[in-house]
Amino acid sequence: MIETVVVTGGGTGGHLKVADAFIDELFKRGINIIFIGSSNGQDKFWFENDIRIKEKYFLDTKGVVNKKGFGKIASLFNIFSKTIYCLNLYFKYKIKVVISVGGFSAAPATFASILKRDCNLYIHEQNSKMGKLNELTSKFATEVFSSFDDNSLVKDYPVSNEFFNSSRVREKVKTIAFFGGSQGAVCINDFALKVASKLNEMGIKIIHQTGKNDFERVKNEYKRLNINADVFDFSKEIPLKMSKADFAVSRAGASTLWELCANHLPTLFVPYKYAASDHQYYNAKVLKDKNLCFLQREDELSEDYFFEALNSDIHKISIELISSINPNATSQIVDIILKKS
Ligand SMILES: CC(=O)N[C@H]1[C@@H](OP(=O)(O)OP(=O)(O)OC[C@H]2O[C@@H](n3ccc(=O)[nH]c3=O)[C@H](O)[C@@H]2O)O[C@H](CO)[C@@H](O)[C@@H]1O
Repeated sequence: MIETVVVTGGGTGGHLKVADAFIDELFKRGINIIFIGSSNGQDKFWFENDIRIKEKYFLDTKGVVNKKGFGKIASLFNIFSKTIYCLNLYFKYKIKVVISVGGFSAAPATFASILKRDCNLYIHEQNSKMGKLNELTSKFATEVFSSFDDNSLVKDYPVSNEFFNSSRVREKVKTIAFFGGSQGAVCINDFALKVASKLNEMGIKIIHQTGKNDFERVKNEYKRLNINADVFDFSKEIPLKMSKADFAVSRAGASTLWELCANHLPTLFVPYKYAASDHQYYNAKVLKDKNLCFLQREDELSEDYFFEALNSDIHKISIELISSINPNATSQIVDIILKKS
C-alpha cells in the first residue's frame, strides 16, 4: 500500500499542468503528496499555496543544457548536491514512487529515485520529441507514458475533465481565441493585432491571452483600435475561455494542444521555433497529418492562410477531434503506477 508519492518537475506551465493532474488524482485517492520543484521558473506560482500537497520543496535548480564551461560544471555540482538532499528526503519519508513530469525542475528528484534501489520512477513525457532529462533517465524508469509514443500503456494525455465537460462541436466562427502558451507569444500577439480590425468588421469577437510581459502593450493596442476584446495575461479559467471560442490560434505546447483537442476546438498552430528539437512543430504535425488542425511556422504566418482556415470546414474538423483524445488518462496512469509499485 503506497502512502506517499513524490511528484516532481515543472519550469513552465506545460509540465506543471500535468503535475497538477497527477496531484489531483493522488489527492482524491487519499495519498500523501510531496512536490519537488524549482525556485526558478513557475513552480512556486502554481503550487506554493496548494493545500492538496503535504510537503513542498522548491530547490534552487536551473537548466544545464544551454550552459557552457564553468557555468555547466557549477550547475552539475548544484544538481548533485540537491540529488543527495532528495535522497535523504526519500529515506525520511520511505518513498517508493516518484512521478516525473520532466523539465529542469525534475532533475534532482529524478536522479535520487534512480539511486534509491527500492524506488520506482515513472515518467510522463509531454512532447513528440523527448526532453534531454527524460532521454537520460527513461532507461531507469519503470514506465514512461507519452501521448506521442505507440508503446505507451496510456496514449491519451492527462487533460483535466473541465476541457471535455465544456467541449462542443463548432459550426461557424463567431469568436476567435489567441493563446500564447503559459508565457505568452509576441508573434501571436502581433498577428492578432494585425488581423483584429478585419475580424471586428466581420463581427467576430476576440479572446486573447497575451502572457505577462506583453499584456499592457496589447491591451492598449486594442483600445487604440477601438476593439472590445477579452484580453488577459494569464487566467486560471482557460477551459471557459476555450469553450467560448469557435477557432483558436495557438502555440503548440503539448498541454494546450491536447486541451484544444479535448475541447474540439479547431486550431491554427504556430509552434515556438526555439523549442528543443523543434518539438512544438512535431507536436502539431501529428494532428496536421490527420487533417485535424492548421499549422504554419511563425516566419511564414500569413493572413491569407489564416482567413482561408477560418472559411474552411471547421465543423468537420471539430467533429473529428472528438475521437482524437479520451478523458480519464490521469486515473488510468495512476492505476498502473499503483498496481506496479
Ligand atoms: C517555450 C517552451 O519551451 N514551451 C514548452 C512548455 O510550454 P508551455 O508552458 O507554454 O505549455 P503548454 O502550452 O503545454 O501548457 C500551458 C498550460 O498552461 C495553461 N494556461 C495557459 C495560459 C493561461 O492563461 N492559463 C493557463 O492555465 C494551459 O491551459 C496549459 O495547460 O511546455 C510544454 C509541455 O512540455 C512544451 O510542449 C512547450 O514547448
